[in-house]
Amino acid sequence: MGILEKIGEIEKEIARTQKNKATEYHLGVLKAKLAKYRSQLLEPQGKKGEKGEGFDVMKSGDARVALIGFPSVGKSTLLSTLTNTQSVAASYEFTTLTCIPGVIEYKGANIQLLDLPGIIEGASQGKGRGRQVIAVARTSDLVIMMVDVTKGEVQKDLLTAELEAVGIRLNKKKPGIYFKQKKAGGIKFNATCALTKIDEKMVQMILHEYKIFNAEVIFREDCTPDELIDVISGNRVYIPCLYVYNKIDQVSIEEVDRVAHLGNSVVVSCNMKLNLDYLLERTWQELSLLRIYTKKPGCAPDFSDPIILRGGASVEHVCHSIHRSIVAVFKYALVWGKSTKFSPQRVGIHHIMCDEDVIQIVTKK
Ligand SMILES: Nc1nc2c(ncn2[C@@H]2O[C@H](COP(=O)(O)OP(=O)(O)OP(=O)(O)O)[C@@H](O)[C@H]2O)c(=O)[nH]1
Ligand SMILES: [K+]
Ligand SMILES: [Mg+2]
Repeated sequence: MGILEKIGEIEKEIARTQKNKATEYHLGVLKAKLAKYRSQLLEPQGKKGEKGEGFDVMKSGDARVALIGFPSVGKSTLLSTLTNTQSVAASYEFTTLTCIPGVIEYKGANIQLLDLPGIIEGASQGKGRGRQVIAVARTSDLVIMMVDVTKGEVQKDLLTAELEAVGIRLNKKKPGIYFKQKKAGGIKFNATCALTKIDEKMVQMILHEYKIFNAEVIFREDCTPDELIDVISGNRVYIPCLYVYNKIDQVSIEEVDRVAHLGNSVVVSCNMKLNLDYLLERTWQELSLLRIYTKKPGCAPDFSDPIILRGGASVEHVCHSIHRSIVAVFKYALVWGKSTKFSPQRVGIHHIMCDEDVIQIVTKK
């Protein structure tokens, strides 16, 4: 039996197994098996050219956004509208066959936007160019999942399932489970909170499915068996996702209003350039980028050319992006802005910055 058939068999067995107390261990083991086979599917096949030409686009700029969607939802139209790059758009499906990068310039940041071929159900198992597209999605800082508003939410659910199947978790945070494999000592299990979805026995069974007999496992949250499997598998990526409903020029205002109120959704019309400013603003927010303005002593801050950093960046990150050598001679910094109680405030190298902070770095002589 090939891996695909094995996956199919297990999926069927999970579907026909009733969920209750008596079957929950069995289901946990089945899910672990499924995760194992799926990860085998993702391993490189060894054949040259498998990756697909044109998909290895260099990362550039301050962040990377991947456009994922069914064929002909308007991905290329969006890229051509928001960037200086033209990507052919047409009414037939699979117009785009490779990865086309463009650059969005927004608030002083360069955001790389990747137009990709449309993907279809079964993409995660290698249908169409699904696997290459998904590999690119894994490397992105944000997924824009584009849906044709006239086709309904089924597109969104199908695509989310395809990405889930290959370990991409959208709008989810890493499970609070500490897991470390050991050489000996058996399985040490602990929980710092009450567990309602899993117990020690199931943890053992899932670990055994992975042939892990020595490990330390600490649950810090009330996690599920699926989340434990994610942590053991280790190759999961957690990426924010915006659901962009395109072609709102084709539906009623009531429908537009309904869709606009769904979670993480943005409604647009690429053809008619409707609401694209809001899409850019939401993209910026999801990427949680920071603009840091530098200031020299006795001079006004330089508001023309911000340093762009990731949310959570510290003074140390600021130093590095100015010059590698600065950290060695860093004495303290003066910061004006939202990250401080008063302005300016004298801070150390580990101080966490906020968007639009102004910084002056003082070095040892
Ligand atoms: N009515 C309407 N049509 C649109 C809109 N945006 C794009 N289209 C049309 O939808 C069709 C497909 O657009 P593309 O940009 O090629 O779609 P795609 O998602 O890149 O398609 P593939 O590359 O084939 O996956 C074209 O005929 C576009 O003109 C929109 O906002 N409204
Ligand atoms: K198309
Ligand atoms: Mg296209």
